[in-house]
Amino acid sequence: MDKNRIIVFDTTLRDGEQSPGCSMNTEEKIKIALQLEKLGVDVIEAGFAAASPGDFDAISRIAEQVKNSSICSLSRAIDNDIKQSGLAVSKAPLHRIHTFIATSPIHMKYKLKMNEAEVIKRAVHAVEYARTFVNDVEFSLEDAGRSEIPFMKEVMDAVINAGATTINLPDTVGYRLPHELGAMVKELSDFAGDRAIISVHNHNDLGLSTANTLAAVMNGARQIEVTMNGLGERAGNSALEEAVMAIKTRKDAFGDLYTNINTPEIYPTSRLVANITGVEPQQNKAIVGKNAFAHESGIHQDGMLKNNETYEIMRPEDVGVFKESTLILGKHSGRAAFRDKIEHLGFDKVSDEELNAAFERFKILADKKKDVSDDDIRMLITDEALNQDKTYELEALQISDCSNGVPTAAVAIKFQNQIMRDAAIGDGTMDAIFKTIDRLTGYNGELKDYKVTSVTEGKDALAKVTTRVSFDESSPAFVGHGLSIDTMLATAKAYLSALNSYLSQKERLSKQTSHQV
Ligand SMILES: CC(=O)SCCNC(=O)CCNC(=O)[C@H](O)C(C)(C)COP(=O)(O)OP(=O)(O)OC[C@H]1O[C@@H](n2cnc3c(N)ncnc32)[C@H](O)[C@@H]1OP(=O)(O)O
Ligand SMILES: CC(C)C(=O)C(=O)O
Ligand SMILES: [Mg+2]
Repeated sequence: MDKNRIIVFDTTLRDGEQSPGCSMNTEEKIKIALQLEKLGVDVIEAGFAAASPGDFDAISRIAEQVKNSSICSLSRAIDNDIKQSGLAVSKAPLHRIHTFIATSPIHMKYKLKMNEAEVIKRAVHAVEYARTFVNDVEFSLEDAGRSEIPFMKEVMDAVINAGATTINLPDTVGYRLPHELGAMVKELSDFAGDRAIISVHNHNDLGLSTANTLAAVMNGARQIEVTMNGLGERAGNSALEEAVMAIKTRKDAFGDLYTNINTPEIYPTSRLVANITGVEPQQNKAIVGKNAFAHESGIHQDGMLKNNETYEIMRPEDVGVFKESTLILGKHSGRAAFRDKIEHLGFDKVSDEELNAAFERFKILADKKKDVSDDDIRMLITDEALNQDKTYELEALQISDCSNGVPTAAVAIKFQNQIMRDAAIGDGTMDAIFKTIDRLTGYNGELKDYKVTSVTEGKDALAKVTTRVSFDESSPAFVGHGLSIDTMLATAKAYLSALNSYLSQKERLSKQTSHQV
């Protein structure tokens, strides 16, 4: 392998999904995986196959569809976990199993209740077993950041001899300072030599994850594990966009090191992940935050007008920000201009069906809203792509809620080409809507999370509602998305969208089970 190439291993769909409130359904994971492939990531960690049937299903379907990135699944050093990972990734042209066990004294003593010899034995067996499924096996020494170097060397020797091809050194709790992490990586990558690729996986508990990832690269790591928008357990993981753009922008510091990331796809990927998870990057987030390329003060604006480089070290277009087309869309625009616009916004894989549906919705929006912004269009397309399951469709909603009155909702839903109507009262308007939908569909959803954000500014902004709803105790909560100028309409759509996702996943899993019987 080229010694200057940094392998980008994206774990948005696994560690990123471990962010509270970020769980995604299969269709959403597939959308993100296809976009990550377009972004040019080398390895996509698509999930933890043994965690749930839904995770297994998502990894297997991603493995069937992604061709150019390697598909990976995480597993404890436990045979069944490894077997599930092996089966889930088997259909991908490029695939990997990632297995791990903790090596720090605190994890071994209190969590695993194993001594060093037992940990090594489990690690070796896990790698050998994983090699019976795939040739590409990554082994992680969990909590490497708090592990002892001599013991790590013993583990590394053993698992490399057992067939591990990549050794990952996670700073699981974000403990190390950059100079310490750099020194650890230097010693262990010198130790591994050409026998394995050294990887790092840094958490952001002290806000140091990107600094640590870069220190590791400077000291011999040739794989970085990152997530889009820095999502991940607790304070998150090292952000893909930050590490990649630092290496690209500071060639003077990184020399010939490079990644294969197609950087203009960074912003579209960030938007897709934010829209799907409902978790927006903070406004001042590097590279992808709303303010990352905004200039507020007079002296800066003056400088920018004279020469962009006075206040910008990267060109926004290099990360896909402001890929504006010159066509202004309004109520008189046609399909050709609409397609041109969405291609400029980076959506080149939109089917004719999705385009037509989004175009119809665009026309309705353009009638109500003076300026249809790029963000509005981006949301219409994403929303259409996310709501392909249309078992139940909202036809009409009427609500009444006056102070001291009785909040009431009347709802009409299309199901199997029939329109069903009902009305109910509730403890508030939202409650009345959900109760009516439950009565019409026969399901009893429990709302776990509800978020509303406005897509653009102004009184006529589109409202984007994200719900997480649980429909039975044995499955996780399902995410639903709704988009409308009217917040309550968006709410009803988001609730139905979560129900549609739940039903389609249930149907797919029951087909798989009857297939296996
Ligand atoms: C640092 C990380 O991000 S690690 C990845 C985190 N991701 C996840 O946990 C994925 C989601 N997890 C799950 O769905 C569940 O935890 C499962 C299905 C994996 C396991 O569920 P359960 O069998 O109920 O176990 P539970 O989660 O309660 O406890 C974990 C067990 O695995 C053991 N374990 C933890 N890591 C490892 C490992 N790498 N190898 C072997 N065993 C391990 C723990 O010691 C504990 O064992 P014990 O029950 O004998 O004490
Ligand atoms: C499983 C490993 C790689 C992990 O996520 C961590 O240690 O943080
Ligand atoms: Mg992690």
